Amino acid sequence: MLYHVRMDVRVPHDVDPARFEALKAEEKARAQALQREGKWRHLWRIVGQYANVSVFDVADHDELHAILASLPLFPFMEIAVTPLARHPSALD
Ligand SMILES: O=C(O)CC1=CCC(=O)O1
Repeated sequence: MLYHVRMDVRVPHDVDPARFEALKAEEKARAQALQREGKWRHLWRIVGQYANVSVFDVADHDELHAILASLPLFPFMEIAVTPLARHPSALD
């Protein structure tokens, strides 16, 4: 199943900058591993915002939830998920 996911990162004002940089590096490694596995199909920055839109290709809601909850920045993100269905006019 395909899912459109928007992630807005909310950086706490009192977070230790070094800890947050480490979490960002861990997030990048995890995101790139999931892209290599074919589960994180698209990852785009929303211009001017600390946010992204992504497309995940996973088995079901439970797998998506497990992936999102495993992300190092999960505690600092607001996440909106939209399940996608095939559009009848789509060519591919
Ligand atoms: O910077 C973001 O949008 C949060 C994020 C998701 C994957 C990643 O590497 O950073």
